[in-house]
Amino acid sequence: MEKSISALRTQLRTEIRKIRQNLTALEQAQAEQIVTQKALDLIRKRNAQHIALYLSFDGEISTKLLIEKLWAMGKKVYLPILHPFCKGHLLFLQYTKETVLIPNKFAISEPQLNVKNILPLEQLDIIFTPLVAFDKQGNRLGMGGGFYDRTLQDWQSKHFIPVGLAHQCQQVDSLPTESWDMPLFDILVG
Ligand SMILES: Nc1nc2c(c(=O)[nH]1)N(C=O)[C@@H](CNc1ccc(C(=O)N[C@@H](CCC(=O)O)C(=O)O)cc1)CN2
Ligand SMILES: Nc1ncnc2c1ncn2[C@@H]1O[C@H](COP(=O)(O)OP(=O)(O)OP(=O)(O)O)[C@@H](O)[C@H]1O
Repeated sequence: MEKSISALRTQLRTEIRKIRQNLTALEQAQAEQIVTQKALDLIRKRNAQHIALYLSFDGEISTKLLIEKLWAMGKKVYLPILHPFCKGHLLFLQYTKETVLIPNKFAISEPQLNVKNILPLEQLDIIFTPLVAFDKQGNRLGMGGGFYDRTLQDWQSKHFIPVGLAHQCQQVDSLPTESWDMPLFDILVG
């Protein structure tokens, strides 16, 4: 019998996560340089001020350099936190040099919840998303929690654009998609 879409997605996640974790420090650093430049070009072109990023883990392309540059440019940076009671949803909180970070249940650092620091989704200009795999059509496969799927639902009718950041090794010919998957505006590859 053919494998279900869900089983194919799980298998692909496991395979690509392993490849991504095995990238060398040099490969990681080179990819970060390239993606940072591409992201800065896009931010300039769209005159974006409010930019959502993420703190990398599991071999994800690092966002450290980009965040430092955005701070230096006076741009506002936001990070996702797991919603405290709305399961499967994210909130975006401002991230500054002073922000206290605490590990969430996946051991990913996130800003401590403080309602004063929440930015409504409508006020973000660009949401840079992590991803596990992507294809040429702009489809995105994430870690499997559906967090970004929910956040990006119907993004075409909203102000922000979702842009994936990825290593070349995360590209596949064609992702097995589900009805709720939202193709991204663009994917910057390092
Ligand atoms: N850097 C980063 N931050 C992010 C995401 C991401 O993909 N990358 N997310 C994007 O959505 C959200 C977190 N989603 C995640 C979903 C699953 C696992 C994970 O490690 N799952 C384990 C099982 C963990 C468990 O249940 O204990 C696994 O699959 O091995 C991690 C993060 C929000 N923040
Ligand atoms: N827009 C949505 N509304 C309700 N449920 C959703 C939505 N999107 C995804 N889900 C649910 O979330 C679960 C995980 O989805 P999926 O496997 O596509 O996650 P993912 O894209 O890999 O993860 P993430 O977006 O967190 O990186 C699915 O079982 C699905 O039922």
